[in-house]
Amino acid sequence: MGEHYFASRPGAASRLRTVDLVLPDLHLRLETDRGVFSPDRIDPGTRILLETVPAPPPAGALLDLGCGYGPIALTLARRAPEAQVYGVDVNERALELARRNATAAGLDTVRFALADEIAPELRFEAIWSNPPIRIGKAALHDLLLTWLPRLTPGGRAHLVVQKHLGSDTLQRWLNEQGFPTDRLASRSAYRVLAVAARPEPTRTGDDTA
Ligand SMILES: C[S@@+](CC[C@H](N)C(=O)[O-])C[C@H]1O[C@@H](n2cnc3c(N)ncnc32)[C@H](O)[C@@H]1O
Repeated sequence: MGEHYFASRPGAASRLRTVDLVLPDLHLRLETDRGVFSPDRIDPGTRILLETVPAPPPAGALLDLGCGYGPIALTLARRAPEAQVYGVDVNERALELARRNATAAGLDTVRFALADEIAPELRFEAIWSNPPIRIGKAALHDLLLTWLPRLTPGGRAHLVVQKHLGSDTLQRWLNEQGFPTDRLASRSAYRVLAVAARPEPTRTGDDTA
């Protein structure tokens, strides 16, 4: 079996290639390599996410969680040029490709980084992700419980998940965790989930007593 795509330092010898991300509003040529997710084509789930999610908030901080070589983060940056876009990943080869792809696209302000390089107090207006389902349910839940609480009040996350990899179960679990979650789109075998920030607990009692 091949090496999984979420190794921090993939061992596979480099073999660079390019893929084209063509959407109605943009065209990006992206460099990819062995040892990263979907190196030979834009993943169909990623494409569906980028085709179905409404425009991101125009300003503030936006996050691509599990950015790979950068297709989602760079699309966010094109669609919201005033926003500060972040992409995080564990795969350093993917992060290096994403940085090079940002430079080639003239989108150098996008910050591609490991999770612990992002200031912990930073809050995101939107999180877009094709999440790493293959890391297993417990690790995925930990990952989502690390980042979703960092949505601003009123912020929204959009996640694309294959139905047979558990999109319905994930939707249910997110609701149980207090993140109101709806299915935004359903196309081929993919579901796009819209996840709202957890409502702030309402204050009760009288502080003046
Ligand atoms: C399904 S891929 C999506 C990649 C890219 N966004 C795309 O659309 O092509 C999920 C990504 O999550 C990354 N990943 C795995 N575990 C992670 C973690 N704990 N924190 C951040 N990213 C992680 C993987 O390395 C992989 O690049």
